[in-house]
Amino acid sequence: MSATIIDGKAFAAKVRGQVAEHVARLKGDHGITPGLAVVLVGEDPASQVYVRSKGKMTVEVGMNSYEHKLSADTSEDDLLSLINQLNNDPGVHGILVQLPLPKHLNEDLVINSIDPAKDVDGFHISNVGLLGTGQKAMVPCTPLGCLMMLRDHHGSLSGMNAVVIGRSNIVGKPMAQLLLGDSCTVTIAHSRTKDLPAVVRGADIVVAAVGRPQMVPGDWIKPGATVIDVGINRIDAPEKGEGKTRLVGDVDFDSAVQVAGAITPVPGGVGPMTIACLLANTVTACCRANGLAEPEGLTA
Ligand SMILES: NC(=O)C1=CN([C@@H]2O[C@H](COP(=O)(O)OP(=O)(O)OC[C@H]3O[C@@H](n4cnc5c(N)ncnc54)[C@H](OP(=O)(O)O)[C@@H]3O)[C@@H](O)[C@H]2O)C=CC1
Ligand SMILES: Nc1nc(=O)c2c([nH]1)NC[C@@H]1CN(c3ccc(C(=O)N[C@@H](CCC(=O)O)C(=O)O)cc3)C=[N+]21
Repeated sequence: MSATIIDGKAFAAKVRGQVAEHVARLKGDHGITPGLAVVLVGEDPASQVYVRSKGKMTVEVGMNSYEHKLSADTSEDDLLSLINQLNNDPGVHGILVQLPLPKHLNEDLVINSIDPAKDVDGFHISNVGLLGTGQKAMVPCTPLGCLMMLRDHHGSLSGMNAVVIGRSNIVGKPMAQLLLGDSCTVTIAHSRTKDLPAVVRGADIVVAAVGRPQMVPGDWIKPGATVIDVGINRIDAPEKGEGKTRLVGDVDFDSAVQVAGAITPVPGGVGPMTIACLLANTVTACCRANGLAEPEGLTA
């Protein structure tokens, strides 16, 4: 038996279509165009590619895209002053500061200087607190995208055993909060977890967000379980030619697909959903800022 492949790319296209409809309505009925500002500090090539594709999709759904590229040696004061300017700009409804930041910048300080209402990443302490207490928040894009795919596949997640591997503030912890919010029994595993294979074998839902290429093999997966692979790892691919690389997840897809009930591929799984949710969060932020009804089905 081979697992159902959850097509994140197709799902993301559907979500972007819904976002585009809302944007059209905001423009037509209210004369408002949502705007997303993305701030990139430094010249990391992978980040540049990612920021460019976000900008392109932002424009495709009809929103305004503002890209701010700062040099790697930008001072904290200069970055904070840009964020302050974006906080006060009525045409900017969402602000994303690409992470990680260069070492000399205090990430917590920078993120917490973003207006929580414009924090479309959901990383500000106010949004983290709102999510943790079950209140209306901006929800981090990657976990939100994972939740949407899980709800779509299962309907209700109530009572399911979920194991999240990874406890980062941007993926693991908010993912666990969302699963708990949907009444899963949630285990958060990390590098100190004892007997990780046994922990994973108990899971009806496995979310892998570790950053280790193909770490989770099929024989850790309970037959029929749903596997969400968040990992984005670039590895050498000599089979494609000398010096070539390819993207793989944190799950060993070839063995896991034999055992799982459903699985997300890499690429084409969680990644495209992350960007779609970023656009969805920007529309949500725009609606809230203007006291308008929020898009349905695009929030947690
Ligand atoms: N698809 C997408 O849109 C996105 C993908 N990603 C990808 O997701 C992955 C995780 O990202 P992120 O959360 O930022 O990563 P972090 O490096 O911040 O966190 C990794 C987590 O994995 C845990 N871990 C590391 N090694 C092991 C191990 N051997 N066994 C069990 N747990 C382990 C760490 O544990 P400990 O805390 O104990 O150190 C940590 O909690 C990366 O591949 C990243 O590229 C990230 C964001 C978005
Ligand atoms: N403030 C902030 N917010 C983020 O959400 C954030 C960030 N910083 N820093 C980096 C990580 C990583 N991330 C990805 C999003 C989409 C894909 C994606 O679309 N991936 C495609 C493949 C793209 C390719 O081919 O390279 C896929 O999986 O199919 C990947 C990675 C968001 N992140």
